[in-house]
Amino acid sequence: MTQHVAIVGGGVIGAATAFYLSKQGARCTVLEATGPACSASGKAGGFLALDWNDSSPIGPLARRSYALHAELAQELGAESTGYRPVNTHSISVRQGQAGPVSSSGASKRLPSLPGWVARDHISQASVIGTHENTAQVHPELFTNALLQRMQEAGGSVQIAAVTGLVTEGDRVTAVKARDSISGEDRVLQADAVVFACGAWSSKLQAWLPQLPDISGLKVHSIVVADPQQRTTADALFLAYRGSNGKSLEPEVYPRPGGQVYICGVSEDDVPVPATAADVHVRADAIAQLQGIAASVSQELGAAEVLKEQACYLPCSDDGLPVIGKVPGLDNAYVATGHSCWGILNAPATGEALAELILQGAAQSSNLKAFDPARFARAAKRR
Ligand SMILES: Cc1cc2nc3c(=O)[nH]c(=O)nc-3n(C[C@H](O)[C@H](O)[C@H](O)COP(=O)(O)OP(=O)(O)OC[C@H]3O[C@@H](n4cnc5c(N)ncnc54)[C@H](O)[C@@H]3O)c2cc1C
Repeated sequence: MTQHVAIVGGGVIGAATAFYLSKQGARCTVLEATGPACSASGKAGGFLALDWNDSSPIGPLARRSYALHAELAQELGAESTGYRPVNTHSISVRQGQAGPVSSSGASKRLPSLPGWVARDHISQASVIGTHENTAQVHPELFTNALLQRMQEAGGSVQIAAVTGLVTEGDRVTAVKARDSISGEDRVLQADAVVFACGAWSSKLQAWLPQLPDISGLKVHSIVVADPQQRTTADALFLAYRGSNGKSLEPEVYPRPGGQVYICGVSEDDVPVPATAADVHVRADAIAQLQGIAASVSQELGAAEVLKEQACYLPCSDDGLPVIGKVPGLDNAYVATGHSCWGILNAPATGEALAELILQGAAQSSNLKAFDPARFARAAKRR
């Protein structure tokens, strides 16, 4: 019999889980409170690295995911996901207004840097990734492409906030949800439930107290236009010193089709609001990001700003993702806490979780280090 799985959260983790569940034969309903890819999954950079996590327990998950991204670009179309390999540079830059970079002399200094990057305020540059081990996707396109394929396979997306569960013993039989448009309450029967609520995961503790704590770090980003498409497939990791002496680590990602994404101004201790629709964008953070753009390239500093945005990075207490069975429930699962690598790690997370739900064990990745029960075990030991 076809299993019906309810997935709570339409970010990249929920979308990838729904995609692999439907590929493995389940029928999926994604319940998303605000809109697909409305938060971190639509506002992230989309940078992917094969081996940058090798010294961490997420190393194998990242390697599997990196390979799956290349496969998905074939399956869904590189244009639908924004996938392309990139060269990646680390540069030290101080705040300042860059001059024009049209003269050939610009590229004589720091020759590894692409021609569109002004050298005026850069003191050091090195190549830290190549087409062999770094790539990018467009996170919003990628998330939506996964959801679309899941819907083509018979699944659906409902714009509704999940507000509780119906259980019989240690089994979930249904989820309670409130339609975000009409405000109507409904109950949706399900054979299994997956919670993929990103930085909102802790809010579910009101009715699912065994979920571990997940905090949210607020980060701002902008997308600027590059209509002449002067930028190239090069990602920049900056060590940036502002004129006030403060250091930041912004990232600059040109995207196919004439857009450049810039992020890296975070705000500490800002509570996660009720929904993604309530996230407030600060004008001073946006101005700071434009200043960073201007230090890298005169054109980027003056470019039309297409998007001013902020979102929350979902972080667990030990810095590792939380993927697996919800403690105390037989058919409820959680996938969250992917921190700054959620776009990279979504495919392998979704693939392994789908196996765990439908076959009883994850085959493609070892999820042991990410077991949600580890927090309860650690608390007991204290
Ligand atoms: C500025 C920035 C840059 C980043 N850059 C990169 C990068 O380059 N590479 C990379 O790999 N990662 C990157 N990340 C990390 C990545 O964006 C996240 O790890 C990932 O998007 C998390 O996805 P998610 O699906 O868990 O959460 P989210 O995208 O937050 O999605 C959770 C969804 O759940 C919904 N929801 C919450 N509660 C409910 C409920 N009760 N009912 C229904 N729906 C609900 C929310 O509305 C939301 O849409 C970046 C993050 C930030 C902030």
